[in-house]
Amino acid sequence: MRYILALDAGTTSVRAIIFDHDGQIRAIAQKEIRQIFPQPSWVEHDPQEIWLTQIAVAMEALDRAHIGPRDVVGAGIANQRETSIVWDRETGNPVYNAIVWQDRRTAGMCDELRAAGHDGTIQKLTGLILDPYFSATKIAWILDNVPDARTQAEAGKLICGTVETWLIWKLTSGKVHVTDVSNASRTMLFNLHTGAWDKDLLKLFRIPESMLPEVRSSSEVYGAINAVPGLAHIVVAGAAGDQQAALFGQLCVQPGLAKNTYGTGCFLLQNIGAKPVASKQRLLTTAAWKIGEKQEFALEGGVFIGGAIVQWLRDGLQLVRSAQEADMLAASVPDSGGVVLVPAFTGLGAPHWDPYARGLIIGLTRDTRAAHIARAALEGVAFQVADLIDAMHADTGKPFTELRVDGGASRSEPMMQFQADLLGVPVVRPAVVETTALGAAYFAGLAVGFWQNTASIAAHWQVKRVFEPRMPRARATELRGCWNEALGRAKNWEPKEKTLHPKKRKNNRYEK
Ligand SMILES: Nc1ncnc2c1ncn2[C@@H]1O[C@H](COP(=O)(O)OP(=O)(O)O)[C@@H](O)[C@H]1O
Ligand SMILES: O=P(O)(O)OC[C@H](O)CO
Repeated sequence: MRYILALDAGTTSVRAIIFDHDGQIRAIAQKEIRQIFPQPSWVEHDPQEIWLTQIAVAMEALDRAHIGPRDVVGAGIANQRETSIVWDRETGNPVYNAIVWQDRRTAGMCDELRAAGHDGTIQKLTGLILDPYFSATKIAWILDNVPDARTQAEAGKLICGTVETWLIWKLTSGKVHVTDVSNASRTMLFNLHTGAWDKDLLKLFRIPESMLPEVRSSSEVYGAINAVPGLAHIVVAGAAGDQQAALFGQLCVQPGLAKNTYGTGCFLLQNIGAKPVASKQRLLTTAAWKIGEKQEFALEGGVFIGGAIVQWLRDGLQLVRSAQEADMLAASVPDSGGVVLVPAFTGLGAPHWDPYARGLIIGLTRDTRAAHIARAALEGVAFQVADLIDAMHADTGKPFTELRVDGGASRSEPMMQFQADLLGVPVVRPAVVETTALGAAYFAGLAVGFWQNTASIAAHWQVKRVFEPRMPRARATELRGCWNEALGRAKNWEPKEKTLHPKKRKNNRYEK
């Protein structure tokens, strides 16, 4: 029997999963990684910790499956996207922590770019909305703020990448510096129409092209692992951003098919086929994947706090000890008792795009108990997803008849039921909710001939649970009205001055 190893480097945790030929999980190992918050609204990870934890869980997964590296025909990587790392080409040492996608420190830089009128061009070229979320301003921040970094980068001594690039580079002992189209399309440096790094954007963000990885397809052999004896010779043959990987793992391979992943954040993606059609609703157009010469695109809406709100109930508020306990607490009351929680802890993503919004709990009374807050937290995630669904519906003109879901927080029964109630359509959870890893496994397996084509894996997708809507539509409309009220109050909260770029010059340096 042969297997595929999937490495899923998520925001909250890294996982390694062994899949068999039927797309079933044979073994899984997982470990949370440290979230570093050096300042309010800054979020960092330690790149060395990501690397060491990732290989530790990979070895553990092999152990648990009682197999060795020779039983593995290929490895695929799915990763948290946009999170940016800059490191020394020679020593391999990062010059700064990974700046995580949720980080808002470059909001001021984005304001300067917007004031200078660059947002329209950026959207046209990249399919993205100008926001601190994407890699470009994060890389620029490192070059501007780490002593000597810009000089070193301009001398060709520093390179950069998102998390899959970092992991492939480490796994191959610094021999392979690549990314795939789906990850490249999240940097704000990649031209969706030419399929290459865009020289004008590189100039605008002042990022030397020599730092960037080579852009490859999502399903091909990039190199063999030689840095870890326990994984030696396994070929790395697939890579994609975790959300695009989940779209593939859910077999949304025809235009019109969509999924929503409830991980740290929530990401709704719909396959739009071979053309990068622009959104009219402030959604993103993104590369879905490239297999062989076939490039496909997706429309995407993402919210920054999804399952992370449950982590905050656990670690921040210390209201519960686990995600399961949060679900039980939330399910112990029939509703939130009028409490609304807007999880804008790191601003708001699509379709609002407000980096200055902050979290809010409103509607508290003397009767409010912890259970109401827990419930409002779960509901806040579902409200954000409902806003995304509306925006996507308005963009494509096609209503959703069901919603395919996956990701860690899709295990939450109260959240999924409330989601179905709000949307008025069934929420469908497949047997494998680790679809991110499954997608990465498929990309690798297709590259090495473990699976012949997409048709040969289509039969793997199986429904496990369907949440049917139970709430009267009038009640759902009323609740969404309350949500919109609360949302309005959370917007534009953080004073702009606080997030301005530390080296902000008197004159806007992005002036045309
Ligand atoms: N039963 C559950 N109910 C609600 N949230 C959950 C549950 N299990 C996990 N989560 C949340 O899901 C997130 C982890 O999902 P995962 O798909 O592993 O995310 P990531 O890929 O971003 O690391 C965490 O934020 C966690 O709080
Ligand atoms: O870590 P996740 O699964 O929430 O995914 C993060 C996204 O890739 C950010 O764009």
